[in-house]
Amino acid sequence: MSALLSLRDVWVEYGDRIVIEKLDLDIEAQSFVSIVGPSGAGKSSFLRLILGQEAPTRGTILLDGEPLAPECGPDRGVVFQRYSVFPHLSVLRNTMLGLECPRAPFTARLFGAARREARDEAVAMLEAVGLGHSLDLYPAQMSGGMQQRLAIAQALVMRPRILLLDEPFGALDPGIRADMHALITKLWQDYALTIVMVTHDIREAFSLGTRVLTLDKRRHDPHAPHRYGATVVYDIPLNNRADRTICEDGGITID
Ligand SMILES: Nc1ncnc2c1ncn2[C@@H]1O[C@H](COP(=O)(O)OP(=O)(O)OP(=O)(O)O)[C@@H](O)[C@H]1O
Repeated sequence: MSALLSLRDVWVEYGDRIVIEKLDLDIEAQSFVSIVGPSGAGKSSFLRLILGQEAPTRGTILLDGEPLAPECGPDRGVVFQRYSVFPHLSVLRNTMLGLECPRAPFTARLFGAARREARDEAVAMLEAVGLGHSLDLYPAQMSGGMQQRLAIAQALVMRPRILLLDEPFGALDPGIRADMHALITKLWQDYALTIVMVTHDIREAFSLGTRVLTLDKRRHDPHAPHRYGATVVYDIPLNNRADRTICEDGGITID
């Protein structure tokens, strides 16, 4: 399988502080890559690189063999730990907005057949994440889990090539987390997604991922702690991903 995303000799430096050094990595299409590592290792910086919020100070990043566009386009969707939905818009409007902005850049409002088409796409996505009966609710009327479902729908309705998840389930209760694990697994399979997820939960990393990457420093100079950056120190393929099934109660079993 060819690499969807390739990083070649990528460095991130802030002044004389090296955060990421010499990162060489290929991410295959339709893989589910979990990123773990100690706090401050550069996991969020790594996601910002892929998102295009930050440019590497050295090195190249290729998406489908082409240099990554400097700003985030519809090819990359992201879900953060804290709910990133618009509080003044209903569930349906929150989901339609992403479709309306590029199709009607000046008004962010579609009319007639174009609006009906966007509405149908948004409703289908909201049904896929389990919010089909909540179209008219506002975020303040929803639980944390429901708001994360909405954030996932917002990202996926744009049909991204890569879905980036930055601790998406970190703020949720354990029961809701299990539901969300089952949901993201189903969406990953149904939509043939490529997912890169940062998490502090090792169990989550291994139970969801097809591959687990650990970002950490290989070398440490106690006299100059900023001299060395993090890179991939462990790269663990998990070939048994297909053996996992989603239970009816929403949990995931690992054979
Ligand atoms: N704009 C910036 N300027 C200077 N240093 C920065 C900047 N952004 C991040 N850093 C530093 O880069 C390092 C990596 O930060 P990053 O947030 O990527 O780590 P992380 O692995 O995601 O941490 P955590 O697990 O705690 O969220 C940290 O030491 C941070 O202080």
